[in-house]
Amino acid sequence: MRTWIRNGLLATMVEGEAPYCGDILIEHDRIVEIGTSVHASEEDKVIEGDGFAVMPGFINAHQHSPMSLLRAFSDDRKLMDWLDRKMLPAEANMTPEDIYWGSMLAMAEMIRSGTTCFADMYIHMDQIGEAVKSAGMRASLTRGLVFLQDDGGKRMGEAIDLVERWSGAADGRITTMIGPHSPYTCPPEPLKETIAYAESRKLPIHIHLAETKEEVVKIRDRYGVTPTEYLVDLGMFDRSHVLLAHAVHLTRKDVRLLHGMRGGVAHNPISNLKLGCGIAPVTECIRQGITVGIGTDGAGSATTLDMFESARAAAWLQKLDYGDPTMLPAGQALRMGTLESAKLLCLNREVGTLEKGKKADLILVDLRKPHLQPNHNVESLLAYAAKGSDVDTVMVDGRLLMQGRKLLTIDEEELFGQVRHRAARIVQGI
Ligand SMILES: N[C@@H](CCSC[C@H]1O[C@@H](n2cnc3c(=O)[nH]cnc32)[C@H](O)[C@@H]1O)C(=O)O
Ligand SMILES: [Zn+2]
Repeated sequence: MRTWIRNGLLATMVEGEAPYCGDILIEHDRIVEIGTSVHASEEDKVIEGDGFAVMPGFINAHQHSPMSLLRAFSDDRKLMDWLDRKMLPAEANMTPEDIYWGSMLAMAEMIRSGTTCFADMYIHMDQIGEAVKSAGMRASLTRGLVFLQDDGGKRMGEAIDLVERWSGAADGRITTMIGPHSPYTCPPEPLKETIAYAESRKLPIHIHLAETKEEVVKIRDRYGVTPTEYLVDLGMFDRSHVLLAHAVHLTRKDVRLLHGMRGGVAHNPISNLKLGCGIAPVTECIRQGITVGIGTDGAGSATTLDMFESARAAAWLQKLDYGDPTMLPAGQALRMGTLESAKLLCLNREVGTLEKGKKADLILVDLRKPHLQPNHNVESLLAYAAKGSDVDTVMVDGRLLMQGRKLLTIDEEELFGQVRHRAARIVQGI
């Protein structure tokens, strides 16, 4: 059976295409027709689009989904203090089942706020894979690798295991990357090994980079170079596609060094704002031809996974940084949260825009709200006024995950019960 989205205001995110009123026809998992005169029939299942903006689902380019269990547990602290004293001890208390429910909590929030796909870096990845399967989202999964203890081999084994067992799983909705955590948690030798493995399997790399000034000082003290130079010198960018999370503290030379890289930067404006990290040089990166997508980071730091807020914050920060309201306009902010993020996840041939032949990963945003009226410019409304709670319908791979704000794949009552007792146990004594 086909699904016919009728009379929606289509914000396709295709470069240069203005939003227009039209229809989308979906067969199985793909968009088979889109435009002003699709060949729909009476048997098609109709989704009424009148009054709704239809856009590709947001793609959250950097996440630690189970950290939703640590939401609001430790705020208003310095990053290293937060990580070492609060997050890592709490993570050590998490069982595989906790990871499953924490990830499910993140997915309930993501679906409710219009995100259809995310890049995740964490531990106990089998449980995250199972949660993704069950919730119906699309995800790129990475086992985060910290090489500060002497069990690096075991961790690397888990990372390889994830790649071998989960690449292409859940009807192709799951892809994988290799995830050395950061320059400051990965010494040269194990980092070289991860690069060599990524090259041999043609896998993308997902890594944190230059998130804080402290990181820059630490890496300079240890190796005499910037965090970016450290990765460049080890050959990380020679052959691999690399997803760089944060990239806040880059020198001009660093940005030039990244010119021509495969992959790009996942900008996490809310996490950077809240942790006081700084303003990432997004405009300079884009001028150097570097792809910049948007992520939230985990809810443990960002507190919220609403990509509308993150896209808006990305635009605001560039305007503020340059003292110029023409910087990072509305349409570009939305494209960064969809198509550009898709490029970072190596998924832009399949998702990121509404186009014939692409996967049907899309959302309907209800415009019949005071804060979304009148409609002079729908991209402006979506970027500057819409909230995750305005999302009415979410489809991934042609399957409805939410309709009329009712989640169709997640039982929230059960979820909240699981989350409550697990969250309390994890943080006990920390
Ligand atoms: N700690 C894991 C490996 C890393 S998974 C991803 C890690 O990123 C950490 N993380 C979350 N947010 C941030 C951030 O903003 N910067 C750096 N690390 C973060 C998070 O606490 C988690 O430990 C192990 O023992 O094997
Ligand atoms: Zn992170």
